Parts: sequence; structure tokens; C-alpha cells
Amino acid sequence: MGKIKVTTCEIEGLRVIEPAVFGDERGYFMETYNYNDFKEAGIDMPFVQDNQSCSKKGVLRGLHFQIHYPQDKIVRVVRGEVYDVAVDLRKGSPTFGKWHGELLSAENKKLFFIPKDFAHGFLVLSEVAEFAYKCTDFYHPNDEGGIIWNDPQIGIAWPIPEGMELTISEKDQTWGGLQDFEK
Ligand SMILES: Cc1cn([C@H]2C[C@H](O)[C@@H](COP(=O)(O)OP(=O)(O)O[C@H]3O[C@@H](C)C(=O)[C@@H](O)[C@H]3O)O2)c(=O)[nH]c1=O
Repeated sequence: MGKIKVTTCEIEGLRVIEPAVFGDERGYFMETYNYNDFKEAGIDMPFVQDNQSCSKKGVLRGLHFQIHYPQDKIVRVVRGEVYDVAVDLRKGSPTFGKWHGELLSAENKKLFFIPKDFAHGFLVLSEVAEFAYKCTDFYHPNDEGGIIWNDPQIGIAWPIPEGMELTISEKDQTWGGLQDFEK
């Protein structure tokens, strides 16, 4: 229906999607997922789980992926602002180990499509951020993989403002780096 603007990124497969926003005196309306529109954008797979999390400023979640049950994800921010990052872990990819960051906010209403076999994480820049996403496979707690958020080999330029205190789960402080992943 041409209701979305699709932007590709340097890393093949990633997409930034801007839905049409219909504002009126009541507020606004937008479609956050439409099978036909997304199919036209090359996103043609069944999504089986929707998630939502809420985090305070300085929370960094990630970098996560599932090993045997990889998930494609469409992520967005419902409230607040985050810096969202995807790292290419696709074996044989010419951009293996490269990352892409995208500011996602309730204001810009951007959707970010991250294919399977990417690691994903985000940093909360606003006082609070509510984060919503669709996944193409179910959560398998014993299948979780991760990469440490500050792996020097990947070198993600997290926009951490001076004085920001990071809050990172114990689990997310113990992941190895890309080197360990490659073994
Ligand atoms: C991800 C997930 C967690 N949980 C539970 C497990 C745990 O008790 C609690 C919190 O889990 P976590 O600490 O793993 O939540 P979180 O750190 O928010 O995990 C998420 O991070 C972002 C970056 C992603 O990309 C997601 O795929 C997911 O891995 O929620 C589910 O029940 N279903 C799910 O799909």
C-alpha cells in the first residue's frame, strides 16, 4: 500500500522502516506491522511472539541472539528513546562482526528490522524507555547466546553521555567477545 518508507543499511538485510503517521485532532494513527507492506520490503516471515520491556535511563540490554532458534526481530520504541544496535554474526557474511546503530524513539516512530543471526542490544537514553518487538521464533531460555556489549573487536560507539551510570544485568556482563564466538 506504500504506507511505509524503507531504508536499507550498509549491512545487507537490515532495514529501517518509517510507517505513515496519520495525525488529527485526536492524536495519531499508524500501522506498526502490515504483512503485505513488510513483504514488499523483503520481510516475509511469520512472527510468532511479541515482547515488551521497560527500562530506566542507562540500562543496556544485550547483545543477545538465540543459537539454534534464531529470531528475526522488528523492534521499536513506544516511550522514550534508545540507541539500538545490531551486530552481524552471519557465518560467511562479508560484514561479519560489523555493527549498525540506530536511534529509535517514540517520537521518530522508526521500526528496525534485524534478521536472524545478528546479535541485538540497546542503550536507554531517556528517563524511561518502553521497547516493543516482534520475533519469528519463540524464546528458548537454554538457547541464549550473547556477546559482551563493549567488545573492543566490534567497537560499538555507544553514545554514552558523560556521567551516565550503566545498568547491565549480571548475565550481560559475562558474555565473551567475538573471538570466543568464532571458536
Ligand atoms: C527475552 C525473554 C525473556 N523472558 C524472561 C526471562 C527472564 O526471567 C526475564 C528477563 O529476561 P532477559 O534478561 O533475557 O531480558 P532482556 O535482556 O530484555 O532480553 C532481550 O534483550 C534484547 C536486547 C533482545 O534482543 C531480546 O531478544 C531479548 O534477548 O524475562 C521471557 O519469558 N521471554 C522472552 O522472550
